[in-house]
Amino acid sequence: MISRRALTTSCLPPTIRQLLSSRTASDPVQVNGWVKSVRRQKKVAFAMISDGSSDKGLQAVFTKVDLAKPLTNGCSVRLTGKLADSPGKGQDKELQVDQVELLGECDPAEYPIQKQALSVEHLRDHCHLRARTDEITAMIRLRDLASRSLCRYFEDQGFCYVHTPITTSSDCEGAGEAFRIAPPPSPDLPSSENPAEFFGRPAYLTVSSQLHLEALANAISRVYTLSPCFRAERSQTNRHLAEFWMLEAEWAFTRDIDDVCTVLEGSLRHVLKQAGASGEPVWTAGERARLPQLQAYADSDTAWPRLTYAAAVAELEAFHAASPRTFDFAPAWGRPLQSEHERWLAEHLARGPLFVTDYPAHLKAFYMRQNDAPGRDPRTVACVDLLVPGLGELAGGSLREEREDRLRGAMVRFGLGEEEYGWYLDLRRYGGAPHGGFGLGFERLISWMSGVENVRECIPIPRWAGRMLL
Ligand SMILES: NC(=O)C[C@H](N)C(=O)O
Repeated sequence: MISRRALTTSCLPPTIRQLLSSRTASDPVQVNGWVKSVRRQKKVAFAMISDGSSDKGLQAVFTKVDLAKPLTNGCSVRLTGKLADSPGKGQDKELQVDQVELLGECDPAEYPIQKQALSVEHLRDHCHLRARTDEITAMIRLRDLASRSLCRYFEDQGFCYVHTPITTSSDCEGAGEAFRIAPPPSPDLPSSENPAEFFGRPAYLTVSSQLHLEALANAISRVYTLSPCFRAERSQTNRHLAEFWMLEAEWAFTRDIDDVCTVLEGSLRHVLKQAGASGEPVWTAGERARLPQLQAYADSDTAWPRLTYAAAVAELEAFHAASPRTFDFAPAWGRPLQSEHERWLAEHLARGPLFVTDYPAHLKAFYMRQNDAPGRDPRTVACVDLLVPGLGELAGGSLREEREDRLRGAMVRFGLGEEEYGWYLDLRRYGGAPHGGFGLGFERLISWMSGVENVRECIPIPRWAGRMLL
């Protein structure tokens, strides 16, 4: 006989955030969390309890001082008591504790997350525990909010959220940064028969979902994904990770690079607005100070400025001629924009986000559409980089070359074989529509919004050259 029981829709106790937003009730409540600090006086003890759901945590008050005895920084507890209006400064409510259950002990002498300010390096060395700090908690919640609001924007624009493979046979950006995947040798086969390639051909971790998204956009019209990408980037900068997340959107029936700018700008304005207006605990006190600036970018009633690469280089050259000591690298047409140039353009020229379009083809990837309409410089491609103050490049996109003959020509110039990219040519051969899209570095977005300079602090568990702790 099977037994049936009443349907329960939720079995989870309320989080601290949920408790704090409820009216003060006289019924006893239970609070689960980790102890952030304990202060003991003669007749009363206080503990800050956090479960990561609210920026402040909850102050627990123990009038029976002995109840607080087992509490140490870092231990996990379940406290039962009454939620009451707090006479203390900086909090509306407090928990008057009647009962304490120690769930997990924590030796305060060994606990690496001490109350005093901890160095970034120390926290990187303990990245399995650093989510217990207010800064990392806020960042993780900002990632959550930013992903939800990006998804919302694309849903509203008629895009379909798709899932693309992480393993791939191609290096989309052609920068030689794709990690190769090596299968373990099969114990059942003699080594001479062990296939070197698990998939029957060389396989890599994806550097970008773009090429796969193009296949889907040429059937579903508007697609996007938010997924991890991997690049064997060896330089140690504050803008690069070996494993990072990218929001990539791709859509068909678009012919103008201005459309790519407009969709990208729309999605970012939406995220900035949502994050600025949200009461969610996604900002530390310092980060909140940035909100008026972010809000101004989101609310400005003119579109973010757009400038061609040629015009941007002319501006840089003029500035470089007048103040030759500002840049380490002299700007010139045909040379890549260095990050110092990108920042100058956004910070001094535009004083805000700036789209730079139409770069020389030789500086960009093989798939970008050649600018060969009358009046356009045929040495350039229809592409865009979005530059923002404090960071430089935040996103990049392009129209994709949909004309088979031009694409073949580009593949020859870039040394890409038809065997590998035959399927990509098929997308053009069989009703290929004009299309384009962009990729937005998700950690860079978080860095830009929060003002946290290094992207290593913009992802919960970072990986970079020489570092993978867990
Ligand atoms: N989807 C994109 O356009 C992003 C581009 N493939 C990049 O990695 O920069």
